[in-house]
Amino acid sequence: MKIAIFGVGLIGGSLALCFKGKPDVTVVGYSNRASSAEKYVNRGVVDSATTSVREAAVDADFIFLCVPVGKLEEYVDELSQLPLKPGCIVTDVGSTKASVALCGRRLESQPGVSFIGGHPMAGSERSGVEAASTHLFENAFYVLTPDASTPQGQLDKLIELLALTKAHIVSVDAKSHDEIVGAISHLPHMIAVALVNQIRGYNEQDQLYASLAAGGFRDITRIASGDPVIWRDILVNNKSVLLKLLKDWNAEIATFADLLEREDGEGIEEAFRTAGEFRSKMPERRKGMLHSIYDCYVDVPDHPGIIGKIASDLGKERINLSNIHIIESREDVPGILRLSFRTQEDLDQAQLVLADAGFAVHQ
Ligand SMILES: NC(=O)c1ccc[n+]([C@@H]2O[C@H](COP(=O)([O-])OP(=O)(O)OC[C@H]3O[C@@H](n4cnc5c(N)ncnc54)[C@H](O)[C@@H]3O)[C@@H](O)[C@H]2O)c1
Ligand SMILES: O=C(O)C(=O)C[C@]1(C(=O)O)C=C[C@@H](O)C=C1
Repeated sequence: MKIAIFGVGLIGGSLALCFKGKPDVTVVGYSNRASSAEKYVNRGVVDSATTSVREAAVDADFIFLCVPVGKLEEYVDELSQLPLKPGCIVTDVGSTKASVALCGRRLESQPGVSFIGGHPMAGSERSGVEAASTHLFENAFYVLTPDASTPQGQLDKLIELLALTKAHIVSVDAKSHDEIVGAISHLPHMIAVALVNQIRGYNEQDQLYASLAAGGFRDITRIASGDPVIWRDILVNNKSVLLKLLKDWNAEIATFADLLEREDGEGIEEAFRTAGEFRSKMPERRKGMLHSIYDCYVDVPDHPGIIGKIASDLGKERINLSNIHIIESREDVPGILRLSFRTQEDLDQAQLVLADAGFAVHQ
């Protein structure tokens, strides 16, 4: 089976890593730049790479378009000029789905060829093949946007392949996808960028702004570091949905200003209460590259070697730790470590081992 990946960056590279090395699978990367194609191979992310669309595509069983949203149509058009392999499934990973669902239909004039839009709901603010990870999609949702004309057999084939990502596959219609993802992903990115730029302006007058910015600012603004070209394309593509969402956002913020203006303490409390309740009921962020659903928290005294001790206590019991994150570490103040595991069994065992070693462990 040949899988061609167009654009081997964060998402394309992570998919390639999920597929490469599986029995009878060959993964070919395509780049429009020879130096990038060479890099994909040197990093061992793909089996081979080419700068020829034709060479990558004509005998492929699956083609994943993992380029910026603004380039999708161009590649769909180029592929529609080629004789693709009958039965070939072309899919994409773009963060918007309505426009590509429309242009993808152009591919279906070829016998047996299907276009099925896709969007893994996992990622990060990092970009490029250097940021790719085999585990990026684990337990994340992976949205597919088949429509009435999509042959069930072709959809099943794609779902079977995507099982290698360990993501949960869901089907959603393209228009609803853009509305929902606009609200839970694109709007937050705009807000984060606007907030950082607001503070950047103040900081030009007084650099204490950046110095004092702590966890709260970092948590709400991590995504402001997303790739500018990737996000330019997403926002422009989903313009009509986003303009409506920004209107609602302005109304939401105006309500806050009004509460403050009237010193309506009860109203402010209520706003935090309802937000906190809703947030705590949201499904725990599925495990991706940065977060695990199998997490526990350990209070740690601030003295040298403590992280090493935790890692070696777990290592001795052959418990696989997938991530350690220091949540708080200040001089003379106990810190908190978040430990992530890949399985519930590892988490359960780790909690026992660490409790036996005298650590305060909680979930
Ligand atoms: N970043 C995320 O969190 C995330 C999550 C899900 C989906 N997506 C979507 O995935 C796609 C890729 O995003 P990414 O985050 O992997 O970005 P990225 O920058 O890491 O990867 C994009 C890749 O496409 C290549 N590329 C750019 N222009 C090209 C062109 N004209 N021809 C061929 N290759 C080209 C780049 O060299 C790079 O390898 C986008 O459509 C994005 O909307 C992103
Ligand atoms: O976690 C992040 O940094 C992301 O930006 C991932 C994220 C998101 O907003 O959740 C971003 C874009 C996608 O298309 C899907 C997921």
